[in-house]
Amino acid sequence: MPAIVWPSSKIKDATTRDPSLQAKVGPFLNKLATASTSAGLHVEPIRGARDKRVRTARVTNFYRAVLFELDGGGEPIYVFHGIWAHDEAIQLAESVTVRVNPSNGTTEVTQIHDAIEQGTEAVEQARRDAQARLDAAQREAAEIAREAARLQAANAQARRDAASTAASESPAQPEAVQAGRATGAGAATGTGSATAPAPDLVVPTALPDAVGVASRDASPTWPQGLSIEVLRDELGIGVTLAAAALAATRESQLLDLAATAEVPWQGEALLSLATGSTIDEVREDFELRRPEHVAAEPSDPELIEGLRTRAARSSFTWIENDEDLRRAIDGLTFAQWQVFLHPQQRALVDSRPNGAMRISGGAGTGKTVVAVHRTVKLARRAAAAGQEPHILLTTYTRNLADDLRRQVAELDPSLNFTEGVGQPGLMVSGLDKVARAVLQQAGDAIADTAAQVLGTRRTNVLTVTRKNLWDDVLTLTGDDLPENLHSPDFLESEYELVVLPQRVTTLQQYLRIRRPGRGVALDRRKRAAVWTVIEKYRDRSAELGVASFAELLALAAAWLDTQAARGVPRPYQHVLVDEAQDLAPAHLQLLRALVEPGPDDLFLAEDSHQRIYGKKITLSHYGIQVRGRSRRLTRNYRTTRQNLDLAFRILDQGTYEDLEGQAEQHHYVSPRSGPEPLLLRATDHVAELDEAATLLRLWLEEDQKSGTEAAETIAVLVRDRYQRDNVVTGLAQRGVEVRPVDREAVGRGKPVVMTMHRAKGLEFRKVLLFDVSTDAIPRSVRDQQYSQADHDDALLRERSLLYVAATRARDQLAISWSGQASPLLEGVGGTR
Ligand SMILES: Nc1ncnc2c1ncn2[C@@H]1O[C@H](COP(=O)(O)OP(=O)(O)OP(=O)(O)O)[C@@H](O)[C@H]1O
Repeated sequence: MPAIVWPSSKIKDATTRDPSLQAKVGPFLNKLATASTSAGLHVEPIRGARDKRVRTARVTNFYRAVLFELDGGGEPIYVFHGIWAHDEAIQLAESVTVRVNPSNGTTEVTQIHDAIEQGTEAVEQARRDAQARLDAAQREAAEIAREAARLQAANAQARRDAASTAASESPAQPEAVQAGRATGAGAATGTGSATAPAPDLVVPTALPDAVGVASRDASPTWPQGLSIEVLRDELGIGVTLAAAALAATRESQLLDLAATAEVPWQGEALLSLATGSTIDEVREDFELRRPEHVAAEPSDPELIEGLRTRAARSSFTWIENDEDLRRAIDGLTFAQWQVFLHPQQRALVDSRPNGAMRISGGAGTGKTVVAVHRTVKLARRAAAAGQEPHILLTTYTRNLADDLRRQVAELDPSLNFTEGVGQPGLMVSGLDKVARAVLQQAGDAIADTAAQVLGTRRTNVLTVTRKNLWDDVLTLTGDDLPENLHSPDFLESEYELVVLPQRVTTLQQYLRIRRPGRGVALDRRKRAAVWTVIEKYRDRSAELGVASFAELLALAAAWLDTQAARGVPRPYQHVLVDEAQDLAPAHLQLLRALVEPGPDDLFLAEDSHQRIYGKKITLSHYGIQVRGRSRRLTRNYRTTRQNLDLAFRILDQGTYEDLEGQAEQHHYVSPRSGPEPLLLRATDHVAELDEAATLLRLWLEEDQKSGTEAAETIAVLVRDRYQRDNVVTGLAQRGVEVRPVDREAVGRGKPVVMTMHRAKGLEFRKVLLFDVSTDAIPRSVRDQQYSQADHDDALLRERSLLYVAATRARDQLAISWSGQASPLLEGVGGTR
């Protein structure tokens, strides 16, 4: 079939103005791919056009598509540009060109005028016009948002009409809900999506005590020495766009500019520079060549090659077979992320590191998307080489693992999933389950390993220790411990961070070992006292025939290491991990032991701002070396810039380190704009529930009016299960039906209530953080006896938890509390 190169942003063509046209795009695409020479399509050149490759083709009697025809060596390749009314299409076809950007070898569709005018005079003119260009971008972004809202409303009306027709013709059917992520979130936001404020910016009058949080709008920060000429010559960014970007005094101006850039990758490249990437990094991520390597008069094969660079592939997707075609047609309505990866993301999917690799990035920057795509890529690469892949994709919790499996299956339904450790295929599973499976395979042979790791030959290691065993042994043997160490949390941390990973089994060893990053110095006497409790803990575990999760992991890792020393291959060629910041040392040791060292062995995605379970750890302490193989994602795809700003204010007060022990920054951006976050202060718990009920009712009504009825995309998040049940009952008493969510999947048809921990990795359109009061969060910090270092770390985890919760909202975020607001909201303002 002829290949079709499909653009990521067709937002400005006639399909946005005439919703009925959307339905015609699929059939048109189908015809073009299967029967482009058929007379019905009328693929015709334009007489007198400056670009001889331009064509128009019939979509309906009234509309024509503008496209380019390249010679793909026998079959044509069509570069689709958009659909316009007949006369407009002809006019446009005369003024656009598909060309190889002479500065970087990437193929782009642009105005002929812009392609030519890049010299000194044009730079001067661009400088003079910069402010006007910024204003135009702001207007355009606002218009795009309005058009998107109009389109959404028209679609909703069409759905309602169709439903009422169907209802009058047949017995009632439940209305289908479009599924996005686990939450059934709304349509995915493609690159270059609409960005301007949504129409519902005002604080609802039904909530008289609510206040909006105005977001900060700092000026963009650029790499040193950046100029229009540097952007043009080094990266091939058009001078008009470059001049306007450098003239932007506020980040929001730059975001509007990027989102409305005529050549989408150029806007994204500017955002990368404004969030800390260097020129060289942008060149590498976007796969831009040096001008001396670009042909002066590019031929069709060179144009085609330029359409395969990462920059071009963030602006276009290739439709080359029936499966691509089916996906592209579906992708016209949702799940566009599956095809339009950001160049930074694609670079990470494609990269072939010679060892372990780490990616970091704030909430919603697409780390999971990259992990999922990379998994599929590795599996396909093995298949192409005629090998059975041995791949593990894993994460901290079972819920998240289930979500990962669903995403991989969506991306490539043909993959061979397996449930058995080390079997050919792809295993997607939580690490605890993997450890258990390894130990089951080991059987009684685990006894020697148990002696090495736990100091006793044991085989009864598969039953998990109950929670308060540390409390029990402390009561029995903890009398010699000083007060600041007399805490289950301290002992558990010491055991899991120091003793288990270093496989310490005697007091002599414990007296000698280093305890990096523990924050409390222990002299010999204190170490001996600590060791007494640890020994007691181990004895008691052996008597009871139990092992903790950390012990299960440590045993599985040690077993695999022993096997490898005997020449048994390790179970996997590739292991990929999402949410790696939550892992404990024993997890890391197991990861290292599961995979054969070599190229592409370990891939870790993490965000240290979202560490809500584990302790602060450094990869290199546990045998994982990533130096020189770490990258950061800086473009947020989930939430609005207003929500992001509020989430940053929660983080601002803490200091974070990444898994390499380096200071972590939270500089990343969202080009999407939306309503201001709402703060709802209530006098007491009853009043807070009243406000929550009013807010949920408002949100449900709003959704009903706009046709985005998917009540499960509204969430109330709380600090603990007790509060969750309390909110469910309280809202039901006020006539608002909601669904509590624990371990099970989210379910449909009602707003959901869950703990902030459970919401990790999920996303919702509208989120209320309920009871963010001083009594509720930070919580565990008060319940425990901590050393200072552990206390500070626990507080940081509570801050991270609130950040995780706030970054679950795609569109609208609200925060409520009664009494005094949580001190973690201090940076937000408006809470007193
Ligand atoms: N290139 C892209 N184009 C459009 N949408 C994208 C893109 N990459 C990611 N997304 C969307 O952004 C949202 C967040 O992505 P993802 O869950 O991968 O981020 P994350 O960094 O793992 O977030 P978190 O750390 O909060 O779990 C998802 O809805 C995803 O589909």
